[in-house]
Amino acid sequence: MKDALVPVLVVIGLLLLAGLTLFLVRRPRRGALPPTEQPRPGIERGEQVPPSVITAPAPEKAPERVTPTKPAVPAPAPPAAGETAPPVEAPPAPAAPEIEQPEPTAGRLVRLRARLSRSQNVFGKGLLGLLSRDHLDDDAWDEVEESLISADVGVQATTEIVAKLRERTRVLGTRTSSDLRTLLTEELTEALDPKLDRSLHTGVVDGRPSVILVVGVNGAGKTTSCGKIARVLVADGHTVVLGAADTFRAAAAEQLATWGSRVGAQVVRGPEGGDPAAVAFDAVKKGIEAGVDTVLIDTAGRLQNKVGLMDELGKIKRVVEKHGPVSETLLVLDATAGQNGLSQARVFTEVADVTGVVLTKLDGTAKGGIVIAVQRALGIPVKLVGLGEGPDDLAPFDPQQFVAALLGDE
Ligand SMILES: Nc1nc2c(ncn2[C@@H]2O[C@H](COP(=O)(O)OP(=O)(O)OP(=O)(O)O)[C@@H](O)[C@H]2O)c(=O)[nH]1
Repeated sequence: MKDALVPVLVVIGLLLLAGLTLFLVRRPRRGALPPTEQPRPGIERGEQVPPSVITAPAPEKAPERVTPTKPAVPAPAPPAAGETAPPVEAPPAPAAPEIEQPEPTAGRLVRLRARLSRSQNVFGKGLLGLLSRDHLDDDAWDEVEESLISADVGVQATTEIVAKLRERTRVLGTRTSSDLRTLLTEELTEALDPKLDRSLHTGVVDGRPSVILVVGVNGAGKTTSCGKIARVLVADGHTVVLGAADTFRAAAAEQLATWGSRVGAQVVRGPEGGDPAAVAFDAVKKGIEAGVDTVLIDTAGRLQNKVGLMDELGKIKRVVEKHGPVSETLLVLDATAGQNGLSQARVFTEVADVTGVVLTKLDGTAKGGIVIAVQRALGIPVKLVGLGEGPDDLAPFDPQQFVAALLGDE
């Protein structure tokens, strides 16, 4: 009887052991989470997916007692009920852009005078060298003339300048280098018509902000100049709203938004390809609401043909003038474009009432005389000059400072 009980007890013992093992293996550990169902391709969309395409769920953290063949991937899991969540580190909030306060613009041209080094070679070294020759015969004067024309001064202005220089050097007789510098300074300054009004028409007029339209051919540096003019205005104590009415080029609005954010100027933009006049209108509206003193509007002004340009700029002007008159239209010109730039410029002056010129890229040319040619050809003052790609490389134009910079140091 006793012998008969032994196998029965062994069987019962084995069954108990097996049961206990099963219980321990299947029991979830305290704190462990149920495995997260991984999305399987096709299944969520109710498609029939061949078994080979169904990806296996990602390996869950296995119970410690089960030795995994591969190291388990520790998945970040929310804590189980009752557990305190570890402090979550919030991503750092994007730092508010630092508002820059550019230096007032007085003396910028003097600070940037070295940027005219290429033109200085022609005017300072070249012309002064020619004029200091002992005998100024016809050949020497021809050379003076050629130098001025090659510096883009223009034929008419060159003829006048040379005629005056000839007369004055003859009267002067013997010439010291300082006499010659004075002579040349006076004649070049005179050719730049120092009496012209070069101030920007800014500030509140009849309770509304002034409106400045910025026009010009693509690539002349129009959008960049708009951004720099905003800085010039802020630097000199004005408050500005920018209108990105160049809806033709998406990047232009983006560019302007960046310029604006750096000096705390709001930028009004529209959808790409949208109506530029609508953006211009909204910009002025925003300027009135925000109580700023100047609204600066960048336009696309693409020069496909004169009629198209006239239509676009005309519409912008008409729509903006529902708020009040446009105070100023600035034409942006590339100094390196020479005579070709001048004929493009004429088209703009014919379709828009241009009141001032912004001459960019003077740092990139030896032909600083273009300033004289532009003013003469268009009859419009150069108000600002671009002397580099830096944000504050745009200077109010001053004929005396400019000529002094052209002639270089004594
Ligand atoms: N060296 C130099 N580069 C300048 C100056 N002004 C503008 N630029 C550069 O000229 C290039 C063209 O400038 P943009 O402002 O994009 O020209 P844009 O006329 O607005 O062109 P669109 O928006 O296509 O009409 C940029 O690389 C500017 O940095 C300047 O005074 N000197």
